[in-house]
Amino acid sequence: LTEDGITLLEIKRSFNHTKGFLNNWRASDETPCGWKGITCNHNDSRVSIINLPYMQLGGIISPSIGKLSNLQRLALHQNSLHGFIPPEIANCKELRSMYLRGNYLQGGIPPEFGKLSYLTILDLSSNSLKGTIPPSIGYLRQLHFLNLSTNFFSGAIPDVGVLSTFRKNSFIGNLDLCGPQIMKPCQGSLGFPAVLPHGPHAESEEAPAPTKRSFRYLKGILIGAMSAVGLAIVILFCFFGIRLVSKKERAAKRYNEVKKQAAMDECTKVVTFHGDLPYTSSDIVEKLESLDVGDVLGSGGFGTVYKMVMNDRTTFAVKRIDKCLEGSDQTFERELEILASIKHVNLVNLRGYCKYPCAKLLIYDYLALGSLDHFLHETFQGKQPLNWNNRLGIALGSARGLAYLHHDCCPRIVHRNIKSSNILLDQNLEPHVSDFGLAQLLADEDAHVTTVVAGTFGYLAPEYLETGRATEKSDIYSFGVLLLELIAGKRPNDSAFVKRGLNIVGWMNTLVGENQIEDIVDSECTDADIATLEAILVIAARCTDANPDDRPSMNQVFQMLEELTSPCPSEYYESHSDE
Ligand SMILES: Nc1ncnc2c1ncn2[C@@H]1O[C@H](COP(=O)(O)OP(=O)(O)OP(=O)(O)O)[C@@H](O)[C@H]1O
Repeated sequence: LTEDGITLLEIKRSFNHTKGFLNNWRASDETPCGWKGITCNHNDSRVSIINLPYMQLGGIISPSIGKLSNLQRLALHQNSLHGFIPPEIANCKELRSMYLRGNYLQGGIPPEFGKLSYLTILDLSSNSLKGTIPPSIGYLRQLHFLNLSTNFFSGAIPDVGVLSTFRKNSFIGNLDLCGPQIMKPCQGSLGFPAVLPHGPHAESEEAPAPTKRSFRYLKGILIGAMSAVGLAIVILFCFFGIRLVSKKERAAKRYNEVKKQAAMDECTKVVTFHGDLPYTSSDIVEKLESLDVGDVLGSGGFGTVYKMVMNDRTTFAVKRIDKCLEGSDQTFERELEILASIKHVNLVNLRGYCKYPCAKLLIYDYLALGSLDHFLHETFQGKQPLNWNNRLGIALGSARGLAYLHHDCCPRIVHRNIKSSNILLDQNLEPHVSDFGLAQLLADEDAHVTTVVAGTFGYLAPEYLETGRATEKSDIYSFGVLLLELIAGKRPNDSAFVKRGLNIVGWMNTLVGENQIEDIVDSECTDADIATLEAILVIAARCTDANPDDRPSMNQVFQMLEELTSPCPSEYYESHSDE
């Protein structure tokens, strides 16, 4: 077997499951050129393409990939890969396109990527990537497609080279990014815009020709000099201004400070998890203190949710739990911290927490389109009906988030309260599961148990209702109900079934039995196709099986939905050979 073949076998070993898709990758072959997803150069049989999207591959991308020095295309999108992107990929100097979208990759973008001077396409969207975007990406002169959307990138998008040319769509869904590309100014510590041109030095060996940049550079120096003069004037002004401030104004200032301090005292503690809230405690407290009825987004079993807009226009959702919880605050905070460490594109991100004597405020990412319950069942201005593909996308994303809670978190998390008001939608209709872990955390709150049962009645598995014990299988049942709600556009307690003494599951079974499955689909959803509908109904029926042991696992549900919603890998490649 050739060296490239041996390297591919190393890569295969790091995929901890391949679901048998790579069975024809065998050490006994002479070359890897006939292997699934592999293409070689004609002349030297070196591997030039790895094309394995939608293969349900798990595990990590092996650093050995860097040994494939002739690799031109790497397509591993829509798999279940974890771990860091190995910087060794940058040794594949011939690489033209890299698709790693839709995995669970963590860590940041290796700055070494600046060496991939032929790279034209870089798609890292929908992962769990963090950190800042390295300026070296700007020096990839050939790059004409960049998608970093729906990750957790933060900081200023470097305004250098080609990075200055990409716009909002390349970066959408990263709450903490700023920069002219997305028209969100970055604030420096003095409140001045902090996105200054970055120097090219040491960032990349392959920096582009200097002409345009030197001009940009000069401009940078000029702006810098002008800012410095401006700063000096402001400082002078402040100095004299402060001296001239009248006694009365100083008294007013003192009064404001005392008020702020009082607010701080009342909110005994502000905790920001993982540096996820780049504001001072007093800024946060000030905003929390100013929330009132006009800011209410909704309320549920745990309390009221408010919309909180910071001075830089970044928006958060604040959940106010009005309970003096028994038990130690330390345990509560430790458990909250664990919840806050769970980061996934389809889960709502918990960023911070503020403790009052008889209330706890949890600060979450704000999801602009609100809950699926609201979107499906309420009428509001500018409402667009959800089409079939939107509904399938929401089902798939929600299943992905839940599968992460059930299978990838340690310890595993049973949601306990899956329902459409706990599926929140962002601007792209991407679903984010909310409230996970909270039911567990507040379990001994009698009031909450009652409200969960009241508000969630139609979603609860029969054995959960009977025993009060939630398990992964009772979550699966609730997910099955959610699937039915999505396709039928009817709440589980819709009067249409309740009048007939049925719940949504019984109603579905009746219509399936009478061969009237078209009647299940929401009349607003005119583009549903029968084949997918039949398959979804099978999944929903399996999830809502009366016997918990016969229900599939959340990973299986996700995979079934993924097979339904993604084109078959080989067809996909033929019709989208270069996206
Ligand atoms: N992060 C968020 N972004 C935007 N809106 C939110 C967010 N969190 C909650 N909301 C809104 O607030 C409403 C109330 O949420 P909450 O989670 O308190 O109640 P619920 O989901 O209806 O019930 P339960 O407490 O039983 O889960 C939601 O339906 C949603 O419209």
